[in-house]
Amino acid sequence: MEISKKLFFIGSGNMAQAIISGLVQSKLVRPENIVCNDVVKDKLEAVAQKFAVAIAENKGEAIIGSDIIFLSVKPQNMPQVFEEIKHFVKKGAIIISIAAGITTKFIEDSIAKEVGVIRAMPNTPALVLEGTTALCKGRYVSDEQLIKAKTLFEAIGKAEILPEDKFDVITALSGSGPAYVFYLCELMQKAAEKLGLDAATAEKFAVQTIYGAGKMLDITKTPAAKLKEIVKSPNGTTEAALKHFEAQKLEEIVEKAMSEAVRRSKELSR
Ligand SMILES: NC(=O)C1=CN([C@@H]2O[C@H](COP(=O)(O)OP(=O)(O)OC[C@H]3O[C@@H](n4cnc5c(N)ncnc54)[C@H](OP(=O)(O)O)[C@@H]3O)[C@@H](O)[C@H]2O)C=CC1
Ligand SMILES: O=C(O)[C@@H]1CCC=N1
Repeated sequence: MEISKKLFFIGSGNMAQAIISGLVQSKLVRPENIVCNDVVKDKLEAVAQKFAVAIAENKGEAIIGSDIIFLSVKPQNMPQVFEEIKHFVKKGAIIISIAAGITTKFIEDSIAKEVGVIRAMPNTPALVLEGTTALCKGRYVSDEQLIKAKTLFEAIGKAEILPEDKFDVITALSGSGPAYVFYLCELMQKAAEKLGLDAATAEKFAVQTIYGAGKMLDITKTPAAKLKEIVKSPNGTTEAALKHFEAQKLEEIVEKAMSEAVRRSKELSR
């Protein structure tokens, strides 16, 4: 399936590029129907080279020709973007914001028009069509429009509609989550190197282990706790390692880390 809607990305950084790459690979959107804007000119040129998308330095002109406006700048830059675009955005326009913490109400109030605001929390695995996205809608979006937006994110992974008051937790879980897994991978590699493996072997085995474990979770639909037990032989090597994690209270560390992410999401919230 292909859609002919024109998408305009304001902010063409890491997350926007993951979404664009996913959409182009999935063939849902043709690159010529995507326009990118960014304050960093080099980044804009690199994006155009990489994905064969169009670029626009003038936000106003690009908004006029687009069906969906993606807001993909950092939360701190959102108020400036509202100032730049509010006179060009027409009543009834559709805006999809992926910014952590920024509420649909804040966007509606800042644009000061009846604009359709969809808030999404995607994650970077969208780059390989394995993203996880939560979506919710503002006051001026119909259920049908929200479902259409969901289709866009389903082309780059899994997507689900959730209440907006769950977005801080979702941001801490799936938005930031890939970084926790990459961190674990990095630590496993480092430990294996210290224990005697060369860097290339440590990387290859750590990466395939995390990929295989993720695929097992997905395919077997067996809870993580059960899969963990299957690896753990009585009085074996896994038990020895897991006992150390438990003694060091890894559960509390993870809970505290994720509550720090929730706290920051609320702090960014407007
Ligand atoms: N990275 C991730 O994994 C995820 C990110 N998000 C959300 O996505 C958004 C973008 O994050 P990310 O892609 O990581 O950030 P990046 O910094 O990689 O990209 C944002 C880009 O927007 C540019 N920018 C700043 N102000 C403007 C402006 N007024 N007009 C146009 N472009 C502007 C930035 O330039 P400069 O660097 O000079 O400021 C930067 O190039 C954030 O709100 C974040 O919360 C959501 C889910 C996951
Ligand atoms: O770190 C952040 O603030 C953004 C939101 C979720 C992932 N990256």
